Amino acid sequence: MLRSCAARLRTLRVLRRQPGDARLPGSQPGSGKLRSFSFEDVTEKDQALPKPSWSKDLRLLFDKFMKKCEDGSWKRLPSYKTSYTTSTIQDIRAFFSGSIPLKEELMSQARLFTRSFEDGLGFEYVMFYNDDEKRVVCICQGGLYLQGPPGFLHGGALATLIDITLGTNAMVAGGPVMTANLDISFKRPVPLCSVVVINSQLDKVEGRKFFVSCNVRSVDEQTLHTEGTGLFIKLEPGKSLI
Ligand SMILES: CCCCCCCCCCCCCC(=O)SCCNC(=O)CCNC(=O)[C@H](O)C(C)(C)COP(=O)(O)OP(=O)(O)OC[C@H]1O[C@@H](n2cnc3c(N)ncnc32)[C@H](O)[C@@H]1OP(=O)(O)O
Repeated sequence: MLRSCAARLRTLRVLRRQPGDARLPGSQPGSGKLRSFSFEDVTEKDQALPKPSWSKDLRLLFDKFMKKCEDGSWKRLPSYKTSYTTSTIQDIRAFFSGSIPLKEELMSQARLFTRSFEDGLGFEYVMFYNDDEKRVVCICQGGLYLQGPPGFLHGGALATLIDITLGTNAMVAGGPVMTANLDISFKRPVPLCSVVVINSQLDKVEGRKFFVSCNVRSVDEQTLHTEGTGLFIKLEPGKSLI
């Protein structure tokens, strides 16, 4: 508990900045502009690995799932700040090539929404995939900048985590997909900075339609926070999105 509080306090250093100091992560102090990142420090760094901002619960769950990976039944999915850095994701990007509405110089600054916050203040998460069971589990911790009701995680932040978990499940099974529909039942609020487990299951595939469902539980599994279902449509190569 003390360790995780200390980690949270470390993340709070940004809260002490004066308004004029506020800047985007990775920007030059005082310049107000994004610096160009080196490929190494931002683009290629796997974000789904333990960091000082992780709570003890998140580390323990991470260790538990890494153990499950030892016999090959589960795999940890790496994750990056941009959405198209690994060769797999570059393949995905190819699907979008005719549809990307941004110029290349802006695209190079684009960041995956869920990886855009400073460590510990936004979304901290890791996903694990079990191919035989068609399951993706996301262990996640919503930070201080994701507040909705006082002291609780914003419902939209949780919906985002559900979307990426269900979307990843569909994508690992079928390749590039887009979310067509999400249906979420919020049952119990999630305390800010707490860790929850999103357990998702690929229920059905009908042609290009991937139906995925999930529940969101507390670490001790005693609290059912949320249930959700999603429909993901596999993209057709060469078919423009816009
Ligand atoms: C994203 C990848 C980046 C990687 C990053 C890593 C993170 C990974 C996680 C990513 C997570 C982040 C994810 C995000 O943030 S994705 C961003 C949010 N989503 C969107 O913006 C999607 C907008 N919609 C579309 O672009 C199109 O409508 C899509 C592509 C979805 C389908 O248009 P397309 O022209 O291709 O297909 P179609 O119209 O021929 O329809 C095909 C079939 O599907 C059925 N249908 C369609 N829509 C619906 C609906 N709403 N409810 C029920 N059914 C629906 C339709 O009836 C038909 O059925 P049938 O007649 O065949 O039976």
